[in-house]
Amino acid sequence: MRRYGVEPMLMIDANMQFGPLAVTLIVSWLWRRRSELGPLLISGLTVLTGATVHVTRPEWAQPIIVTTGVAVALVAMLGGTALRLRVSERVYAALVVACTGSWIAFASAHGPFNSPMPALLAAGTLVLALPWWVHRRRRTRVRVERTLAAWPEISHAIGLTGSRVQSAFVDLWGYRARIGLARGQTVEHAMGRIPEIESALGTRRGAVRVQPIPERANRMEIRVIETDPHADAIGWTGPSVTSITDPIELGVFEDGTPVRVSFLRRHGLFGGVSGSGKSGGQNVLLGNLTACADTIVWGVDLKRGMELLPWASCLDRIATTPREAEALFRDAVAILDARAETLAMQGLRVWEPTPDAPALVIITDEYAELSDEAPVALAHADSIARRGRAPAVQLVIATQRPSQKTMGNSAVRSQMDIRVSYRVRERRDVDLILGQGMHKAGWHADKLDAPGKFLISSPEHDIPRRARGYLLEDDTVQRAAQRHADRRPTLDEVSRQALNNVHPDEPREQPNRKNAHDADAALLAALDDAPDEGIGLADLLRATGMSRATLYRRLAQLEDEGRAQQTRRGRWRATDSNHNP
Ligand SMILES: Nc1ncnc2c1ncn2[C@@H]1O[C@H](COP(=O)(O)OP(=O)(O)OP(=O)(O)O)[C@@H](O)[C@H]1O
Repeated sequence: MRRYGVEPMLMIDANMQFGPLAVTLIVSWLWRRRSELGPLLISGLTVLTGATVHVTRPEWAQPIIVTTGVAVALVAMLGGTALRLRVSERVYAALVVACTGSWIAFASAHGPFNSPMPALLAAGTLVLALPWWVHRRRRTRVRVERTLAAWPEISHAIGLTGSRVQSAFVDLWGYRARIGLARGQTVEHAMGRIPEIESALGTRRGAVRVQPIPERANRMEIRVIETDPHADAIGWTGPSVTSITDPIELGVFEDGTPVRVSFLRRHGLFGGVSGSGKSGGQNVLLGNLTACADTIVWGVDLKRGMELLPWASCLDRIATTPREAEALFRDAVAILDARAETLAMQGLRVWEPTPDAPALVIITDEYAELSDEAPVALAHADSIARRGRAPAVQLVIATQRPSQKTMGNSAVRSQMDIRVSYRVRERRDVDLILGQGMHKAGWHADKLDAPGKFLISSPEHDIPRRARGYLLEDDTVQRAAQRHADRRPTLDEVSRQALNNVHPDEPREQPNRKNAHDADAALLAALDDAPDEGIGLADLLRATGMSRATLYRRLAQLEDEGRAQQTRRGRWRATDSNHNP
């Protein structure tokens, strides 16, 4: 972090004599080049110190060596935390201290101008100055310093006269400056002048972000993004959690820091236009939730399972028709009620998810479809949204535009604790997804310019910072689903009992049920007998009597084993070597 004062200004008087003028110009030039001249300055001070010690205290050579050793150790150990130096920078700083201290020690004993001291000094200065001169971060810092030195004029041009640069920090992706505003000035004013700020700072278009600093209304942060970490898709490298009690990593902010958000006992909303990356975001979430041994995931996908089917082997239950969706939400409410009752009886406030008592997360892709096709499901979802947090029965919904109508005039939207907005078409859609007044407060999701980019509002993220979600390619989804399928928990006794009470005549499918073997045999036979174009899922469900989730899980396993193949979406048959048309 660098503190910024007002740069000394060059005052030239028309009546100035040549001598003072020349001195002023030279001093000004030296001041502006102080960073580049740093090695020469250190070299000069080293000679001066060596000469002084040699004349006054030549016996100090040994203590100087010891002090140098201590200084080297301090730089190496504390340079990272105290000076925010990277490892390479710390090594460099320690080397400079070691060489300078050693030279002074020898010079004090042998004299700084006796051979080979001058030659050593010249060679050392050159060798150690080269990395300094070429160091990218230093050069950026100098450039930033010079740019920000012009802030008094810039602030005047953008109507923020009197505001001051308080500090600036250069990072991997650009730099950010904290600005102290003058009396009565607001961050909102600066947000409206971003194009002017970009022009004044000489950045590319779209490089400047203005962010409020929540705890101080008279401060703001200006971020200049010189290298965009979001320029390319960022591949997902695997789940960041094994428990829903840990924050899940959804992507990366513009400054390269990860977007971590806790989904524990919270509902989530993913909104944005078609193609903006909502399903991509859900995939990241699914990749993490299915890795959690204390979380059961149910899926609702009325686009006939297109988005959630690849995860079928990890979903305890999946609804792809309005009727199934209504049943699923009704059952979730039954679980919620039973858990709430259990908590009350035990005098507990919240459900703590564990592998034996998992959280239940219901992920719904394109929620708006429910209002048209399954209105009863909406009423149940409304109940879950209002009461589901404490018993850990949670909703995560994706929708293009969460208007009152598409949300079924329910309280669902207002109950969402985590709001993720991908690109929207109109400003007012920002307020629909993120909340009233958010666009005015700087949450400009209408300016997001690539799929997967989002703004997130949640208890831990309350300022608008652009992020980009990780991208899961199809084969990554397949591998993750395969890896996580074996580690899925089952519903706890309280929830199972609740389901049995809802369906007294339909005992819930148990993993060890007696006819599982017959069902499997029926599945293999149906796949064997399937025509070349494959047999549809509805026929397979009828032929096997399996639940939809079990059927998907078995089909995924058979596909992995090379025994079954999908001829096109939703149609299956045995692979050629096993096929018996
Ligand atoms: N995080 C990401 N990084 C890079 N590209 C992405 C990312 N997320 C999505 N995309 C790209 O954008 C395309 C559309 O994304 P996605 O299907 O997630 O959008 P959507 O909002 O769910 O659309 P729809 O509402 O039509 O389902 C994807 O095929 C993918 O190529």
